[in-house]
Amino acid sequence: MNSIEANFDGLVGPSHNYAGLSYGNVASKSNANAVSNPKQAALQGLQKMKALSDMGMTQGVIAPQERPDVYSLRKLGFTGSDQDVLIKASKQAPAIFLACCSASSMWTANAATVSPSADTADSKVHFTPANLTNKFHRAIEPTVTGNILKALFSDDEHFSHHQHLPENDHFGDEGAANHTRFCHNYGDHGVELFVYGKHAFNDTLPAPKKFPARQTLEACEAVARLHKLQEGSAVFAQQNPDVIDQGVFHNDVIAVGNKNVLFYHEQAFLDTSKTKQDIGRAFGAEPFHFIEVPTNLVGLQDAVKSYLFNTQLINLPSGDMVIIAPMECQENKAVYSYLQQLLASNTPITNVHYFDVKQSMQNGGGPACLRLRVVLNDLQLAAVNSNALMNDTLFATLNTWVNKHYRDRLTASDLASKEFLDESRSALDELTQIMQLGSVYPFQQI
Ligand SMILES: NCCC[C@H](NC(=O)CCC(=O)O)C(=O)O
Repeated sequence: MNSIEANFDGLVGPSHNYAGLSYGNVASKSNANAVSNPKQAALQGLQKMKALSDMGMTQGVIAPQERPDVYSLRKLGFTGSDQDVLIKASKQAPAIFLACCSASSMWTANAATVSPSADTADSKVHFTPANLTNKFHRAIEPTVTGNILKALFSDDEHFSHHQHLPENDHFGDEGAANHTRFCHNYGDHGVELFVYGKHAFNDTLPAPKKFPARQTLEACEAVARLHKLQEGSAVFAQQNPDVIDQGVFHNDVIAVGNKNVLFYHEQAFLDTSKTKQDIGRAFGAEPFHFIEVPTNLVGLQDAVKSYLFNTQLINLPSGDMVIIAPMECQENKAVYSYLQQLLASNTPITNVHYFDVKQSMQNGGGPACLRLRVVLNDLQLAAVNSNALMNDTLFATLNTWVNKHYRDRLTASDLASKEFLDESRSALDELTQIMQLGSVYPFQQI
């Protein structure tokens, strides 16, 4: 049976804004309080999805979450009507209020960890929503993420959904941003690489000193157990703590893998040779390509600014392996010349396509952050909610929907208004009909 790797991108929500919420994420902090353009952000995301679909890729859409999140604010003691809650919170606790308004669920690489059925003991595709405990604005995502994933992958003959890990820093889990899979063909048994920032239960081991490690080894191991990964097929590697301290808040800011390729920066891992050995041993005899980018060609700051590694490494139906990169990689001299050199050298990567996802980039989210990879065989693909799969019609419908509901300018003060809340809810209500999701949002369940 044929298997493909689908990309499910997060549709940017109507509240997309720059609130500087992510300590350790340089772009988020440096764009704090900038005026955002949610309409442009959503349209940029849709363009990328459509382009991949036009390349013959299976492309899915994951709906955004309901924001402002009045329910979280109520849990924190703000009372009255929804309007009262928003006004009180924005005045009395503006930082908490903003955290409850983020459109951060757009970065679906952090929505969940997904293991294809070829890797799991029960031959089901396993999903564990990420608990995202390290940042409050993200820690309020996993329950609705789980609802949305169940609405897209509902058939329990094929799909197994787990509860997110315990909501505690010891089990900090950021999902697929710290997970990549290697295989020969997508339907073959693969090797899953889990990358962590620290050991939660042993504080004598190396850990970053300045910025937080958002993922723990113990969380990775728990996900591997839940997903019933077969013996020897999970590899665990520690991220270099020094690069976390320089703004590499997820492994997908410094490494990306696909099939038999790992494309990574020289400084990505704490112990590179062990990581390579472990992957090589688990992968077996077939050739594996470690494409290491040396610091003398691309410095760490250039890698973080351009998001060279937050690229999607995909196999087109023709079999060609190509990079989907943000425009920032074309604009950065060192990175662009490295990419030209890469294309001229003898690796499986044959081309680079550049996309404008600047609205997301300004919050530290590149092309790879915007997508969740899901390997599916023909039967599993047939069981996916087809209203979430990109095609000409869905593209046109979602463009019309964005143009109808989204603002092209949003500041923090707009977020507290009742008009904005009503606007967002009516947009999402219409979206659940377009995508036939049922009542996934709390405002639809009351
Ligand atoms: N995978 C990319 C995630 C980017 C995300 N940025 C943010 O949440 C910034 C939001 C703001 O600052 O408004 C994060 O750091 O988790």
